[in-house]
Amino acid sequence: MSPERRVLVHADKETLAAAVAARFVRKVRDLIEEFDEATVVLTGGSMGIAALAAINSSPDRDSIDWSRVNVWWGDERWLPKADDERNEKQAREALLDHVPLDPRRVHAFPSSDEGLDLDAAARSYADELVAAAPRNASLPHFDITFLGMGPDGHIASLFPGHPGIRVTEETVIAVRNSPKPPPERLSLTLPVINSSARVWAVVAGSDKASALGLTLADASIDEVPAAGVEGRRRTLFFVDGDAAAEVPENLIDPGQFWTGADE
Ligand SMILES: O=C1O[C@H](COP(=O)(O)O)[C@@H](O)[C@H](O)[C@H]1O
Repeated sequence: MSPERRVLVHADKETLAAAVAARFVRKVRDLIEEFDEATVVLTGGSMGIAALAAINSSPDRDSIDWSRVNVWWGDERWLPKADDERNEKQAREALLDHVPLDPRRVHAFPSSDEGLDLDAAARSYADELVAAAPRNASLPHFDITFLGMGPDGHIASLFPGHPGIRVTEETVIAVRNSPKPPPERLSLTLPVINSSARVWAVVAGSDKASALGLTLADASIDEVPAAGVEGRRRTLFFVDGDAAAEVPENLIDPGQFWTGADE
């Protein structure tokens, strides 16, 4: 495992979500203080949304200047805008609707009722990424990218055995035949995820233990897409005790409250 990857184990889902929230608030505050803005990429899924809900209920939530936060998504389910299963809708309900974001800084994926087909929607989000990139760059600078991980090791909408995990020439792909409903999705590709300064994977539950063990043993990304995740500065796996069951002892960070020079 790369030395830049760390596994931080928390007792249960609630303490895990609260720990992620506390670290997020601190880091985003610091980023805004230093750079006048912070850019985060959100995930859907059980713990991704639980982490957002924990940020929303954090006593320090309002210490962030939310008007300086840029929001993107790592993947989206191809559904109408108001569908309860859309990652965007869940994120809005858990956090985004409760904080004073600048709507111009919130970059949701297109939805299936906006008149685009799936491929055009992928191209549209790719164009949006380019438009937001600083001069001489092809992507925005992402400070923190959240990921969940499915029991099969999928991250964003990059699934085991699907060609999407190997795509390097595109920034956004249309996903068809997803093994997890809905079958059609949109996803950032692995190089885009890994362009993030920090990747924070939030993983809980015994059904994730095997995939997490394989991820940290550097399994093939075709079998376990999460094994390919590597933020430019740091990759943190925030996990609960159940998900950590197959993580070798020596990979577990002894200081779960670790604060590195750059978290
Ligand atoms: O469908 C999705 O699944 C993954 C993992 O979800 P989980 O419920 O097993 O934690 C999630 O990261 C992704 O954003 C989402 O679209």
